[in-house]
Amino acid sequence: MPTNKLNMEHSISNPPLHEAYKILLSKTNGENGFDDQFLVEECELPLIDVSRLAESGDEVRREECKSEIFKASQEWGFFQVVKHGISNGVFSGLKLEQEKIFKQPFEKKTKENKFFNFSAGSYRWGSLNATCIRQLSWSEAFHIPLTDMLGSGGSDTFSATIQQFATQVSILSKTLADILAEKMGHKSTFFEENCLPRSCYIRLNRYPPCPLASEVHGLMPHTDSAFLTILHQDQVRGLQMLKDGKWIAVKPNPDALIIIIGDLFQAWSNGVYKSVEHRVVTNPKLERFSVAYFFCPSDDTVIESCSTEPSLYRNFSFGEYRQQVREDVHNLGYKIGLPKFLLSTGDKIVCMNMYHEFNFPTSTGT
Ligand SMILES: C=C1C[C@]23C[C@@]1(O)CC[C@H]2[C@@]12CC[C@H](O)[C@@](C)(C(=O)O1)[C@H]2[C@@H]3C(=O)O
Ligand SMILES: O=C(O)CCC(=O)C(=O)O
Ligand SMILES: [Fe+2]
Repeated sequence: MPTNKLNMEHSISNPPLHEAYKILLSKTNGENGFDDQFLVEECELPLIDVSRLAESGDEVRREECKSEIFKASQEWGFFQVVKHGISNGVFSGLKLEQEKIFKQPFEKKTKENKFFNFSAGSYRWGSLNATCIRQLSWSEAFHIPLTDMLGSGGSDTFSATIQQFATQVSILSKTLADILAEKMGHKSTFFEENCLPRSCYIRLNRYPPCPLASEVHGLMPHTDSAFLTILHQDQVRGLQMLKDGKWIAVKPNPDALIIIIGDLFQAWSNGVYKSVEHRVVTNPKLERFSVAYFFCPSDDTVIESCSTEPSLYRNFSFGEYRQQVREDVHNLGYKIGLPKFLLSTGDKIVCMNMYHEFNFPTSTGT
């Protein structure tokens, strides 16, 4: 394809990140770079062979696998699973559809949601309420509520591919969630009743090459709101997680899916499972894709601690939680998340994430 045709396709499909961030970027003097961004240690996350869970004749191996999942969720909040039963064909089909949908003209992605059969607002780009460079995200995403896709009768290849992926990945999510509940002493039907495939979300992410890669995040540091996330990333590096106060680069493994414990599991387990901050750094030359499946309950599901210890967080519905995140992102430019729902012990609470410090009142009530 001639270069000018390629450039033209790019310019009509890419979101106008340069233009949107012009003012903030003009304030940089080159000293805001994440000095550590490319130097962070690369690390192998715990790697768990989940095919052992299907070995019904070998209780010892099943229990061994469950214990590894429990330990990784407590100590890391981030791990990889292999032999998960989802075939490579599903991921390659998804990648093709993902590339196709992002190549649509920008105007079409923002306006014609009907064409894609998604709710309005599914297409997101950048972080438009950012107030400083560190809050910028050099990326675009389709954040798709699965109510829009499942059982909608969509027979196009995009809908069929998403449905196939969602069906397979929802089985894995529920299996993992049930194990984590069982390890907390709860053999309940909570996930079966509240986290139906229709209440989950899929997020298709695209990170265009970024000319200011050492200054700007691909996706700013955040925790995921769901119970857990199943993430499939391509082979382009970029994902990093925070462990013991240090950023660690997650090495891509083509055979593995990444499991990320989310805010709801941290609240439900009363802090036993860790919802860990992660971010994506940009690449000056390469485009990167990922797909995240968020295992979520319906909006009216109330999240309360399953522990007999005093609760760290007040009870809240998932709808209320999502609303709070939306408001914070809108008003502040970033998500606060669980610290907003902390119950006070009488002392002033100071919560920190990598870039912000929050002070909370001494009593929040239930
Ligand atoms: C700008 C943002 C959108 C986001 C919250 C954030 O501050 C950074 C991460 C985004 C993310 C990613 C995971 C989930 O999809 C999400 C709902 C979340 O909790 O953090 C989204 C937020 C969003 O799209 O509103
Ligand atoms: O692209 C990635 O590797 C991570 C994406 C992510 O964190 C998200 O979609 O919440
Ligand atoms: Fe995330």
